[in-house]
Amino acid sequence: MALALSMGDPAGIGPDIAIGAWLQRREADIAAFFVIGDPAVLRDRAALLDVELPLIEIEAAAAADAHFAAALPVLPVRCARPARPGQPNTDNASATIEAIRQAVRLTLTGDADGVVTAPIAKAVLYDAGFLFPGHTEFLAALAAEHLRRTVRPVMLLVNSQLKVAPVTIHIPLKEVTGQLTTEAIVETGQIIARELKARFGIAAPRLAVSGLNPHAGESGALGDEDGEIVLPAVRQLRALGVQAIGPLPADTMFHPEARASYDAAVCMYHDQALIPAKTLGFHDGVNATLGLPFIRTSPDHGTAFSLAGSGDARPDSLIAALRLAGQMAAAQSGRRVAGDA
Ligand SMILES: NC(=O)c1ccc[n+]([C@@H]2O[C@H](COP(=O)([O-])OP(=O)(O)OC[C@H]3O[C@@H](n4cnc5c(N)ncnc54)[C@H](O)[C@@H]3O)[C@@H](O)[C@H]2O)c1
Ligand SMILES: N[C@H](C(=O)O)[C@H](O)COP(=O)(O)O
Repeated sequence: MALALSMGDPAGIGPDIAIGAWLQRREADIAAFFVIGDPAVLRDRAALLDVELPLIEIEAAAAADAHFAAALPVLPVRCARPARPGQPNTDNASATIEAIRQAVRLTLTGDADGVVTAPIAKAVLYDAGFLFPGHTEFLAALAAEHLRRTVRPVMLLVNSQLKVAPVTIHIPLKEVTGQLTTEAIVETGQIIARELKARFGIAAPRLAVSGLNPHAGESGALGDEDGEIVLPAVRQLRALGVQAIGPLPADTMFHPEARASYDAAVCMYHDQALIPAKTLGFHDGVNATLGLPFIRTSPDHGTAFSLAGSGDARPDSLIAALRLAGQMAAAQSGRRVAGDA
């Protein structure tokens, strides 16, 4: 079997890094993958980058593994318009979305090992009527359809220095206080603790939970949420058997000695979690969605339109995402896949 890689925005660096990852497949020791996307876009991008790319169009995911060593397998989802590097076109949004849908469908049917997504530009998809803030929420909706229940997705950023997840995800900062609840923190903490055990082999995960306000509220002088929302969540997590500490002041929980005291940090909003993650490990960073009935990883960067077709887009983060997805698939099935050291 192989991992399903959705092509992302065809005008972004998704095609560049997919080609780069395939070219480095041997030394990077990554599991086999196939791209779900437009073969013409990949051929054009390879020509622009001046690299020789053997590419094979496949009709079914099952064919990917056999071809991967010799050619980049592509399950075609064709764009409506030619993709121009750096110039996103909303007419191609439906192909971008369809590639994600197919990756999820094939993983849920057991035809692929997991979903790896190349970056999308959210605003381009919103212009085409996409109703979700990002992949994370779209994948949760697809999972909910499959499971017939609501699904809370957890956006875990992983690099060699840190694992960290925000409780609230893609929402405006002014809405964070209204949407942050004790229940959301507890559910997020439970999902992280469960999946650190199951997918990352951490037998007794230790979580560090941040506060919301400066200095975790300074005993209420700088905000009530730390004491009224976060502290009860930490207590509930402990009562549920999860090793959790907090609320911790967010500004002092990411230095090396602090990081050594926990396995994952739980933060209250997007930038509180993603700034330390992307600062400590941008090019080896992976965005993994937990809480889903399938594996999903992604590079931690975006579409970087100005780099598309330039040769300057590094495939490292995608390689890390493919490697982590391969390791998760191996942990799930008990078999060894490439990248599982
Ligand atoms: N997984 C995803 O789908 C995902 C993740 C983050 C951002 N985005 C989207 O991407 C778009 C652009 O976002 P942004 O500009 O904030 O972030 P970005 O990650 O695209 O770019 C940030 C900076 O990092 C550089 N960079 C990014 N990837 C690189 C790579 N592989 N090699 C070398 N340099 C790289 C860029 O040139 C830029 O200077 C937005 O629409 C955002 O929503 C998508
Ligand atoms: N918040 C993520 C980041 O900045 O890396 C990014 O927007 C990707 O999110 P999705 O995987 O939900 O598209």
